[in-house]
Amino acid sequence: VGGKKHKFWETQPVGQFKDLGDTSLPEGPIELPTPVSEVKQEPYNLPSLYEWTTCDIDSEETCAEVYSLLTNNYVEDDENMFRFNYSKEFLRWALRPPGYFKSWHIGVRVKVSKKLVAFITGIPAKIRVGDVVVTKAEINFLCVHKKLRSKRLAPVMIKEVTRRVHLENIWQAAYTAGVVLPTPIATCQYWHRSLNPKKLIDVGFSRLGARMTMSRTIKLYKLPESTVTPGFRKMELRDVPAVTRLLREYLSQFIVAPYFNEDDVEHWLLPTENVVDSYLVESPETHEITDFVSFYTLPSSILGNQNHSILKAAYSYYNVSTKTPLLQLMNDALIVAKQRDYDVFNALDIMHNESFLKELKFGPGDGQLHYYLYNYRVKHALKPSELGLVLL
Ligand SMILES: CCCCCCCCCCCCCC(=O)CSCCNC(=O)CCNC(=O)[C@H](O)C(C)(C)COP(=O)(O)OP(=O)(O)OC[C@H]1O[C@@H](n2cnc3c(N)ncnc32)[C@H](O)[C@@H]1OP(=O)(O)O
Ligand SMILES: CN(C)Cc1n[nH]c2ccc(-c3ccc(F)cc3OCCn3ccnc3)cc12
Repeated sequence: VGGKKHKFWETQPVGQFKDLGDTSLPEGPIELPTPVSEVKQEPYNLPSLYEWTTCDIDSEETCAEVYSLLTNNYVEDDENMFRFNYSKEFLRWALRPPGYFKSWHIGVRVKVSKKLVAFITGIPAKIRVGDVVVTKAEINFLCVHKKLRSKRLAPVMIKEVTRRVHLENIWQAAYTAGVVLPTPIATCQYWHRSLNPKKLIDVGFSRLGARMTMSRTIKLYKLPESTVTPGFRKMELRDVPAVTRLLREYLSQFIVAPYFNEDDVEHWLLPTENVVDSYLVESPETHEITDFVSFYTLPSSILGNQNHSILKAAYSYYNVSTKTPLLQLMNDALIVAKQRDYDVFNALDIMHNESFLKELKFGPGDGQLHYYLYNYRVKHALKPSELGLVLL
């Protein structure tokens, strides 16, 4: 009845708004796989001025083109004050996990000028939904140049990445977005913890609280100079087996979560300069690894501010607490982030994050992040605390 018309999404194997509440529909794949030989072999048609291109992210030149397209045309906050500024080394990390396909790094160029004007990516990932582990495509970095918006290019990009994923005999996908589409499996809130309140207020990210002075605000967010947990140290290559065991056990409690093996853990969680930081707690007595905390580095460009052009943000990634209280573990992460000159530490209210957000002085963000599955129906929407999956 009534409701927004999703001309494209109503044609796709995703939960449809009209089906909400119909509990007769089974959990699981919506459409069955077809033989790979029957998948459309040639790319979808683009408007005649444009051509498909596969972006070789290893190439410095192509990576720079992708970086530039995203830096100028990717996601902005609702007030268009900030835009994500994924670095080139971050993009190489995000797009080249174990088993990745170059053919899933898809661009659109203007035929004449060869200018890159659109992008979409997929990476393979084993994701468990309930007790079913399925290799899915994680779709990300969908971007159409600002000058080419509202021309229905996005549906073509989505159909093309779907086709290329089908060619690898993969039939499900996972993605997140700040916009509401048919149909979220979960809707999360994001929270921000000020580390550099003066800069955040200067650039308009935060506002001075009522009856608060700047010096009082700086004092409110002050953190100790050093971490407090005994045995807290950076993760190293030798820790991969133990961290894999710790993380797999911990993530098994959530309804949707990645199914990481050691190669995945080495790729996604071994510290990479300026991209991802991970720390663990090694018991000084037993040398057992009991806890883990990680965050990734995703700056945002500050649009239209004279004094600052970049907001240095850390995003909570995967955290495991078995001995050290999560509150203390996360506070140590805040301390490290402050030491490393981050302006803000962000977190979603997923996993057990709810338990520390308010106490560690996170403030609620101004939007939501919706989680989606493609060609997989879940019987009930999940609570954020049932989600154990972080997409970049
Ligand atoms: C088995 C494998 C399956 C793999 C595929 C799985 C699915 C993967 C899905 C992709 C996951 C990406 C995840 C991801 O990257 C993380 S979400 C970030 C998306 N990117 C941005 O927000 C960057 C700035 N915006 C843009 O570049 C454009 O506005 C985009 C390109 C977003 C839309 O370009 P446009 O010029 O503004 O719009 P039209 O071309 O005229 O198209 C309008 C249609 O696009 C639908 N739309 C709008 N935003 C969307 C979004 N974020 N997801 C999905 N659909 C989105 C919209 O509802 C409408 O369809 P409807 O008429 O049915 O409502
Ligand atoms: C997840 N990944 C797919 C990128 C992505 N796409 N769409 C989004 C909408 C919100 C968030 C998000 C997630 C966690 C968080 F703490 C803050 C966030 O956005 C703040 C608002 N903002 C947007 C740009 N600059 C600031 C990410 C995304």
